Amino acid sequence: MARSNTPDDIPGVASRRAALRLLDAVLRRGDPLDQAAPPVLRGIERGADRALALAIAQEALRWMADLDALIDGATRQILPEDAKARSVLRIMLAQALRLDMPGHAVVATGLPLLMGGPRRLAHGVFSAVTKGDARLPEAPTLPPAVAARWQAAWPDRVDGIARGLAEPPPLDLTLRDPAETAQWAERLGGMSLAPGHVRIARAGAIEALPGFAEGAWWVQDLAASVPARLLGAGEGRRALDLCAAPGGKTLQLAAAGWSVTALDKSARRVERLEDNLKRSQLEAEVVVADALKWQPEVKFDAILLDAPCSATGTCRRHPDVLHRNPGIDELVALQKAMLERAAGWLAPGGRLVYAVCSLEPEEGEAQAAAFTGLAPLPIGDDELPGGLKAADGWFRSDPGMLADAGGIDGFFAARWVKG
Ligand SMILES: C[S@@+](CC[C@H](N)C(=O)[O-])C[C@H]1O[C@@H](n2cnc3c(N)ncnc32)[C@H](O)[C@@H]1O
Repeated sequence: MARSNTPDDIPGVASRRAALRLLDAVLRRGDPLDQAAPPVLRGIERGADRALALAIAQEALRWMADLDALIDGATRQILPEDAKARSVLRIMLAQALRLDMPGHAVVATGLPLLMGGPRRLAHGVFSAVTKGDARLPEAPTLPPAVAARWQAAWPDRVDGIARGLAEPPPLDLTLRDPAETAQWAERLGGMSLAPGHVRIARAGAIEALPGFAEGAWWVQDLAASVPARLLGAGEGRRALDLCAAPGGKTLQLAAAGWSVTALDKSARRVERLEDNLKRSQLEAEVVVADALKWQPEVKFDAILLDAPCSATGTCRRHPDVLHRNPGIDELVALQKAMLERAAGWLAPGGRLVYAVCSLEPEEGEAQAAAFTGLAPLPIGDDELPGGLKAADGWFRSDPGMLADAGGIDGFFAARWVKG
């Protein structure tokens, strides 16, 4: 019996439908894109099609306010915020204006998503926008809630942060052996902003790059590599990596000679940590436990608390964070409780680094300022990569920094010592 054709039989429609479902998962259900992607992309056979679906969703989320303004400028009656036609137009325009896809291909793969719906309207809006001289601005317009928060927190930085958000970032790698920085930079065709760091242009399959299989490096934004750097060489002493999975900082600490206990509550994420340890041939004691209940049997010479946070500092790579309610108050309470517990687990002279990949001062500067349980150990400019400067003895980066070198994620770190 002949099978009737469905829109997904048209080449390219399945990846656009996946992009639409990803957008929906973020905007309606509030899911992180990373979490939504595996089930949505599972049915798509080719890696290139999966990557395309993800790239479309990311660009639609990165530029959503500006895409919406173009859509609204081309419709007589404003489409409701949650109309399917608006979402389809967002992904169509993201392809045309951000991913340089030819208009006919965008139309052929986009309109079938509106089977039985306002296809004529969508076609008309798409044509009006792309055939006119409509352009996206130099920097994405931030969603109103984010713009209000960052305008209040960083009045002098917010424009630079938005400009830093315009493009997906390059790929940063942390090397297992910092002594090999120059060799790996040359071999991978990259540049380095610090010992043990190599930055390369966005690559296709990471697994295919030289050095991946033998664990010579792991993917880690330059900013995310700073907290472990602030603890220095371990020389066999004990370090606790609290909230460790998937393990970028555990690997750094183990590679720097610390005897590491890596703890995380999520068994699923800990599996990834274990895979990463295996691949990089590094060792750590791995514990699956809740940091708010667990009690160590020994004290530690160093503790790195990379606390759960809004992750708004990673908005270049994860533009979905701009569209989710970060729930900052609950996160601040959790971080505070973890910080206070961790402080009690330090040996005399031991150091604690608190870090968050957040652009929200409540999770960073205000959290650190309110913590009085240990003596501050200010961070110096000479400890920071890329010529970044410490701020009041703390590390603060944002996506507007190091613009000429490809930018950096937003991060905060503070350090204390037990007397
Ligand atoms: C920012 S991520 C950690 C990233 C990690 N340090 C790295 O460099 O790869 C925060 C982690 O905190 C973990 N987490 C959240 N609540 C926790 C809790 N109560 N106890 C332990 N881990 C927790 C999450 O599972 C998540 O893996």
